[in-house]
Amino acid sequence: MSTTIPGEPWSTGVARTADGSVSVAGVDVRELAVEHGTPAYVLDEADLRARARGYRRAFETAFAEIGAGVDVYYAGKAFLSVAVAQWVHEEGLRVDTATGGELAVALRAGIPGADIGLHGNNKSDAEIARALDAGVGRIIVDSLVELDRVADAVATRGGEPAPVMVRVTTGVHAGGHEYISTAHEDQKFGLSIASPDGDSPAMQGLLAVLARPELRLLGIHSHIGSQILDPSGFEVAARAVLTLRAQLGERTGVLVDEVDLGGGYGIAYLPGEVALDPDRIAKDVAASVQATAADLGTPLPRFSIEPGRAIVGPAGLTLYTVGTVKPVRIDDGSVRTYVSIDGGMSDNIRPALYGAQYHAEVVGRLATAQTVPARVVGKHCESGDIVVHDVQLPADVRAGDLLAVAATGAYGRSMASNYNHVPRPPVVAVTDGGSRVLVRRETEDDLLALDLG
Ligand SMILES: Cc1ncc(COP(=O)(O)O)c(C=O)c1O
Ligand SMILES: N[C@@H](CCCC[NH3+])C(=O)O
Repeated sequence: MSTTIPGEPWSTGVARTADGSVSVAGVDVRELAVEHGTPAYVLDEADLRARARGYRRAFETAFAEIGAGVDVYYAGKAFLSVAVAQWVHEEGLRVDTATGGELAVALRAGIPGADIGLHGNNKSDAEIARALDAGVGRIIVDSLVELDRVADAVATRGGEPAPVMVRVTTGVHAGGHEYISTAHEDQKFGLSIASPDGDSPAMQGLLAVLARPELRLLGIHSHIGSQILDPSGFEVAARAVLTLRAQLGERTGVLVDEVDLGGGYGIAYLPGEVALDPDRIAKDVAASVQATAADLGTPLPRFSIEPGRAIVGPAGLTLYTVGTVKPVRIDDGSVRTYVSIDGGMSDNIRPALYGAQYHAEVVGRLATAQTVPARVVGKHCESGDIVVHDVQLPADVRAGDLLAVAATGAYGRSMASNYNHVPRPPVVAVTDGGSRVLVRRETEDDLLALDLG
């Protein structure tokens, strides 16, 4: 049976209104543009909550069937604000943070420390101290140096041993782009399970945690990449991690309680693309870990996963206003229509960074003109400032049109910059016919306030 479902890049609350405009959760985009300005990130709250619930239920159900517990952590790096942290927590998810800054947002949101995890491949002493102060449920250590850093911090301040997971790399290379695949060997994350001679770095890390009384070894963590559409990598990685767990058990008598299988669940960015089906994936991964544990003769641990993109990505769109339209004759003699919008690579770096593909539509009016090949570009001083490489737009697309780019909820605002001193757009939540600002638009005064002259 297929592990993917037909994808839809728009959130479920997106609909065409009777006069051809588009609304999100009952709010017309023209109203959103007037009230909040453009560019603006728009988040469909009900859609985001439904995806969070969907992942939790899918995994809880499938893992209950094999007699194992599972926790779902929302990966805040995809997009984190106080409200979003609260929404996912209300939906029964925990919150995964990757820096002191993300941890600060989760704490501001009132998420109990026990429901927060802290990642990062180079946590500072200050970040570690803050995590210990907050009593986070787990610190995922990424290197031997770092696990000593955490243990030393506990030794200095006293108190309970820190709950620690060791991040390992399984050699599985999965995901949409080399930069977002994180478990092959030649990259910075985790400790490798490969052991050409002697103990693998991963085994060394686990033994080192056990040797430090200031640390409590909670489990093993594996994250193989992002925007994964072929799920076989999850199963291969899970087998490797469970095998490592069993080896550690044989060697030390310690069978760790928890295994985290990371995030990376792929979504549709374009109409007609597929997305991973949480129900199917959960069942397949559960069946696979059950079989592996049976082969190894070990009881199942508690599992966790860390989806980010799959929760927030399709729930978000970016609303822009078209500024200029320019027909450009290209090498093959055809004409491409360059449509410049009032944002660009500062609010969505993914096309420039990964060659990511997006879909755009004219949304503020009925657009019946024949379509032409178009490229949506930003206002920055770079020819690579492209938001949508190839899209068909109505031939009469013009200045003042509202344009929406789909599926920008993940890694849009969270990777935004102030390139060319462009203030970052607001994040506006739309819920049941009303909208509210979650993160306000930056102003030039915000930017100038940092410049001390
Ligand atoms: C450790 C870890 N967990 C979770 C995620 C979330 O990934 P995604 O947004 O693809 O689900 C990432 C990012 O790839 C990550 O590095
Ligand atoms: N930022 C990446 C995903 C990597 C996330 C973290 N490991 C993206 O936009 O696709």
